[in-house]
Amino acid sequence: MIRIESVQHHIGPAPILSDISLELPKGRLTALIGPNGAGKSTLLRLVARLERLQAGRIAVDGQDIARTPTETLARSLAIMGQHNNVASRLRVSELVGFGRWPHHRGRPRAADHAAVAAAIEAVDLGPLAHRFLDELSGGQVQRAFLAMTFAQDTPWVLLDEPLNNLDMAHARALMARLAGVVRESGRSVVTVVHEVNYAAAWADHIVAMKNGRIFAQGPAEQVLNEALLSELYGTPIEVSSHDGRPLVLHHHAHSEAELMIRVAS
Ligand SMILES: Nc1ncnc2c1ncn2[C@@H]1O[C@H](COP(=O)(O)OP(=O)(O)OP(=O)(O)O)[C@@H](O)[C@H]1O
Repeated sequence: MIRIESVQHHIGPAPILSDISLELPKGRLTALIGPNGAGKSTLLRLVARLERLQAGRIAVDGQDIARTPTETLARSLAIMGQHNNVASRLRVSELVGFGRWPHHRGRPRAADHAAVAAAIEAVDLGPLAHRFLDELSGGQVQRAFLAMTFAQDTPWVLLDEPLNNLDMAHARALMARLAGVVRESGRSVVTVVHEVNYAAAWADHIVAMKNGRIFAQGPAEQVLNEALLSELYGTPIEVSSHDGRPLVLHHHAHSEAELMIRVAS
């Protein structure tokens, strides 16, 4: 389990996260949802120690991250953030190879090469493994970063908007793969998802954030209801069901003026 206790975060005087206490369940696919600016990325970055913890405590499987050596943390947790600056003169296979670093520390063995090849194959980039990143499309770059994260082969995988740029087939394949990894290997995945139906179809557990606070948490069928989602996003949302899972509908025609009033309120 990842245990987050009384975490607060400020940037200058601005409160970004206020008094977050939360348990992320082990062996589950957790979707982190909520409107833009809610603090989802900041929370993931604090857990992965990419941001300095200002107040509170975070423990990953009982290890306080403030006292865990980097190489130990890198073997228990991998994060894929939002990569705005891509080192473009890097080949796909080299990028994915970085994921193995915590395992071999500069001396890759056959098992590391095999793990890299398998991770590249799993995101459907086999034929592009030798391409430079700046010779790929946005979705292909995203898949290369996903492969690097998977190659790290950690019990915890944190993903910040992994569906960015992915077409419908690759998005669906990724969610199915995440659910499969959780089910078959007992690994734990925490992923930020904007398109709520991907969470509705595949996530076991939902954490909803708004204004730097936890707004709701629980099983998908409990959290993804009309009243809660409409309030979370400040826009009218209907929830139906499909295959026994919630199906979120927001395509009903409303005027632009009406929608903007609700977002602002
Ligand atoms: N460097 C920064 N300086 C000032 N404010 C920042 C900075 N980085 C983030 N913020 C603010 O922190 C808040 C939380 O941002 P964060 O990226 O964690 O939200 P998010 O829920 O991941 O949003 P999104 O869905 O848009 O990615 C936002 O209001 C954002 O404007």
